[in-house]
Amino acid sequence: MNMDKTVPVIEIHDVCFAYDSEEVLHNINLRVQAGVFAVVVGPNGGGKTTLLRLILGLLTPRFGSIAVFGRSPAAARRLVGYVPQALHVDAQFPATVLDVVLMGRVERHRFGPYRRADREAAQAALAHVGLDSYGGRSFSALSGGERQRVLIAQALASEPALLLLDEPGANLDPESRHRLYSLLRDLNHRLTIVLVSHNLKIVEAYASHVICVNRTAAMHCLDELQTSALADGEWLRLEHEACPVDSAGVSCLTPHLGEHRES
Ligand SMILES: Nc1ncnc2c1ncn2[C@@H]1O[C@H](COP(=O)(O)OP(=O)(O)OP(=O)(O)O)[C@@H](O)[C@H]1O
Repeated sequence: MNMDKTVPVIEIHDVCFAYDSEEVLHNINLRVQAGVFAVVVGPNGGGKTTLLRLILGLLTPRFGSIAVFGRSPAAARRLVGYVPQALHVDAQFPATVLDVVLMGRVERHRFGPYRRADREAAQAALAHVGLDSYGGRSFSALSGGERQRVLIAQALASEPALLLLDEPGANLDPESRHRLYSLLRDLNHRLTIVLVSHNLKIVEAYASHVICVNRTAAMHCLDELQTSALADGEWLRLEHEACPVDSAGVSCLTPHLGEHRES
């Protein structure tokens, strides 16, 4: 698939979405250009995961349109790597690390046995996340941080141009989290990255943009924002008075601590 670099990676126009009668996302307009490292922030239930699932084509908007690399999300699926919330991955899955990473090739290669090119791509993806010697290990025997890196390798094995991650640092200790985000920063030299995080430190340290989501959404370049530490020093607050998500009367950046959240 040839890609025109002037075409936005993600372009969302007037999108509304509801699971049932209640709208979860209303009138979303976003444009993400190539090379962006965007962190999606907002309160629990604000619609962050729903937004990622719409971009992936797993959900369909009720109104509006979504283009990924200028195509429908379904048509662009091969160019998008997705790392779901760790909570949604069965850690007891009886497979080797290489098996898990090879699943990232399924979109490219739906029928028949994996080919040599698939194995080479999977091995290269493992090397990229620093786990080259882990291919034969049992996935279920890995630590949380190692599993998270394997899931990133799985997404990389599909050779994506856009990487979507849902709270990749949740449940990791500070050192593993730092390693993970350093890896993502390296990957951002060749990939566009959009990730959900409740940790606003990530925004300040790694992001080029922040996308505030709370039923509606607004995207800001980090240069527009001022960051300031909250009293406990653990969380940062982003000052962005012009944010329509904020001015709707709900603070899109209120930290919501939960047991599985990054801290
Ligand atoms: N499959 C579903 N069916 C019905 N409602 C859903 C479904 N998935 C999510 N919702 C609802 O949609 C809203 C947005 O959920 P979503 O998971 O997108 O929020 P989020 O911002 O990612 O939240 P969190 O920070 O807690 O992960 C919530 O009210 C949630 O209960």
